[in-house]
Amino acid sequence: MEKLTTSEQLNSFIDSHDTFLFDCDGVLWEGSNVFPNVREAMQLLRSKGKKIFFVTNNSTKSRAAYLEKFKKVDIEANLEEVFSSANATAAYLKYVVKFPADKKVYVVGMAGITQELEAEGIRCFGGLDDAGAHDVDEIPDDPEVGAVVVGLDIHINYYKYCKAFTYLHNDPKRLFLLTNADSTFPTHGTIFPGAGSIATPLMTALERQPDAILGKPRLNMLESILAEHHLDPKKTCMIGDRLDTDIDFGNRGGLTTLCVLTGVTKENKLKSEDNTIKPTYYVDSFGDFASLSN
Ligand SMILES: O=C(O)[C@H](O)[C@H](O)COP(=O)(O)O
Ligand SMILES: [Mg+2]
Repeated sequence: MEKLTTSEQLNSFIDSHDTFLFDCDGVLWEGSNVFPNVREAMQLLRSKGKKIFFVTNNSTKSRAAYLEKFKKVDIEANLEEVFSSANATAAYLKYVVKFPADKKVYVVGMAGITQELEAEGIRCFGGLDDAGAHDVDEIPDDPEVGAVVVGLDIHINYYKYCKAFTYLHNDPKRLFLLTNADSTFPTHGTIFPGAGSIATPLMTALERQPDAILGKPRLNMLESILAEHHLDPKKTCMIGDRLDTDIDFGNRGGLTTLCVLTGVTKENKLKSEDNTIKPTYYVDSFGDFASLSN
């Protein structure tokens, strides 16, 4: 594990890779605040003809909505470069599970999940529709429910938990899927509970683990990107801020990995004895690359 600090180190890192996979929260931005010099560093990679992909576990937005965000914060991106745990979950239901057309998905999460499921032709309900407080007196079972999907939900409430619990408790054959299991995510100058912490109360109440967790470190998104774009893993780097998702994902996928210290991982944690997930390299911020000449 080597810290990149000098321009020689930074240059040689960039020159030894053709493709860069970027995590978003904690690497590019916190909320809508892009970290200093990140835009310029992204521009440098583009000017060097590097391939760029965005691989986020954040399922709150669809890929199209992410594209809007990239435009709004003035970071160049196009749709086929964006991969999210919401789309990975929708693709899993469609192509792996072959989710039946007469069934529907109850969503504990936000528009990113419902929009990506609908884009794959999968019927769903819940999501933002259940954001307001509701009376838990009336939560009937629904025989059409075939799965419950859980992701980061900043409008979580007891009613949603009771509905998701009812469907999975009444028929354990129904699929229980998480878009991702991040325990926290960087926001508002601190860290808040992430998707994994939204799902834990359900897992406790049901005494059940999810049937699948579709985001990083699971390799399905990486396999899609490598196959679709004929990439060489040895010339590809995963840049992330979370060890147990981004860096584990890149390491197990045979990529070089670069951990940045602008997100959930701080240097003392990275270097601590009990850390078993080590990146190839680490750097204070991805913005540090902006100082390089073209
Ligand atoms: O679900 C979560 O906890 C957050 O969306 C998490 O931060 C994932 O975002 P990423 O760092 O993968 O962009
Ligand atoms: Mg992150």
